[in-house]
Amino acid sequence: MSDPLRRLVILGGGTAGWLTAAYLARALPAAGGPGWAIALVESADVPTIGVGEGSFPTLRATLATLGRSEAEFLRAADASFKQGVHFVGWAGGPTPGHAQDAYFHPFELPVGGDAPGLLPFWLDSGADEARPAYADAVTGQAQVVRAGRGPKRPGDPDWAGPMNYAYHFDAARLALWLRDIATANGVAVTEATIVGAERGEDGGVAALRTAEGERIEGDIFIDCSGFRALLIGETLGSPFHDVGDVLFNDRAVALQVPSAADAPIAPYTLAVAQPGGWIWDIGLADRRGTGLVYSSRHWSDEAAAAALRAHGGHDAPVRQLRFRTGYRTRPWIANTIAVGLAAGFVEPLESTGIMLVEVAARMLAEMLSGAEDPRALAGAARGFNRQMTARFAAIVEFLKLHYCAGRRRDTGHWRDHADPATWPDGLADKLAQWRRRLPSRFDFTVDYETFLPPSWAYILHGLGFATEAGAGAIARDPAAARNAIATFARIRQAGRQAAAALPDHRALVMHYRRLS
Ligand SMILES: Cc1cc2nc3c(=O)[nH]c(=O)nc-3n(C[C@H](O)[C@H](O)[C@H](O)COP(=O)(O)OP(=O)(O)OC[C@H]3O[C@@H](n4cnc5c(N)ncnc54)[C@H](O)[C@@H]3O)c2cc1C
Repeated sequence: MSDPLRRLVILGGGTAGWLTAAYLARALPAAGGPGWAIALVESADVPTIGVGEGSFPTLRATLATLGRSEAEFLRAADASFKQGVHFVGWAGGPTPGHAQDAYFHPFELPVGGDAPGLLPFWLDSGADEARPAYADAVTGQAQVVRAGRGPKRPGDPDWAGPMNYAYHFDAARLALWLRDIATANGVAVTEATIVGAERGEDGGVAALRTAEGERIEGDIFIDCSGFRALLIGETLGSPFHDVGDVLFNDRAVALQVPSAADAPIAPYTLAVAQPGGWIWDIGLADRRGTGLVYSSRHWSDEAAAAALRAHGGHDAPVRQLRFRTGYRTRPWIANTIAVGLAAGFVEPLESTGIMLVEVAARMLAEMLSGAEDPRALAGAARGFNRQMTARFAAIVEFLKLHYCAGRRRDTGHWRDHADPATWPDGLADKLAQWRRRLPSRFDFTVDYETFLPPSWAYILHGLGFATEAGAGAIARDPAAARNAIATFARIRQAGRQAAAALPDHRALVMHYRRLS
């Protein structure tokens, strides 16, 4: 008699492996279908990547499904709150509303949602220096982060607050917390180093082979083995679509910088442009996680390490990481699915790595629950592959936008980014049109987008993208213009009130730390 439980084996105990395990252990039983026995294989001899400390607002909804409190998560992962990304030095000169080269990409949508609404009137409202920054004009969140405030009050419900938010955290501690949840929900852990895999008759994987000569069989395998991609790449040969000719950065150095117990914690990720890359700076309660992502074609390891140390004011040895930018065109082959770095990687400019793990876990929870029949399994694989590759391609365009919608051209790195020959066709098509007209929903296949039109507008107009769109909007529709002006005033006022009512970010983080 066949075993009624289907065996799902996850290879890899990094953030991808443990998040997928914790999510599926709760979501698969809830989705119905066959029962699942989930096992995760991890090896103390193969380190995790150990970075990946900024997240996307979707993480709140994902963590909320795990059945633990937000306070427990914040304490366990040493987390703080993130309300967007503050970019410095990307535009090549002063940006609209600023005397310096700086702009903010908030997580809050513009007031009025994602319709262009206020944008034409902002564009038509005078010279760059005479109007507030676009993000300041359309949401109060920029005022909240400038005041150093958190996105919620201590009494607000878990996973929600007046401002949209994500988190910063300690990657190793997050993985341990997720491990605890997964094992409490029945995930079995095997400590073993995998040296190879046996192919199955269906063209997928039949079993993993351990260094001790044991076999680990499964019905479904999830490859979370990191950049090595032991199953999807080495065993099954899924093609890797390299986009290093679009996004040049292929290395990073990382450095943790201790913080004083009373130092303010920035409620956003800081992204500071450099001659050959950019620095991330993430604030936690006891330290800042900093790193510099750069292109080895344009900058030396020594220059990158020196720039990072100078930024942090900290002279410790840096950690070096190398990566290939791109993604598997078939992340799901037969019974084997890649999640996390095994599926692909693009530079962490907008924290999309863990978000894509969340997306994959959500899709798997639904697709696997109906996939006992081989025809359904093959259909699920095609759907998953279509979705994930389209998502990666859309993210590549959005990240490239950060480099080419501004005017920075001072080094080879920035000049090469500005060269239209390095732009994906879809992005070149969009920018050509947006120099004349406003972005529209029809420019996007919204189901595949991580970043909806408002995010594109925050980057474009944060950078001071040169466009004729919006010209004459006020004269064409004076009544709508008066409404827009009144709305801008209300947003400013609401932002001031929110900044006054919300708690200091460090005080909020420490409040949650004290809760058990
Ligand atoms: C420089 C950099 C910065 C980043 N910043 C961000 C960010 O800010 N936000 C974000 O969302 N993402 C970020 N990412 C991406 C993020 O780190 C990853 O998406 C996330 O950590 C998931 O990694 P992973 O679990 O796929 O891989 P890993 O952490 O590499 O884990 C791989 C696991 O597989 C196991 N394994 C491998 N081979 C074997 C074997 N042979 N036998 C047994 N076990 C094995 C390892 O032991 C490990 O447990 C960043 C990545 C880089 C490179």
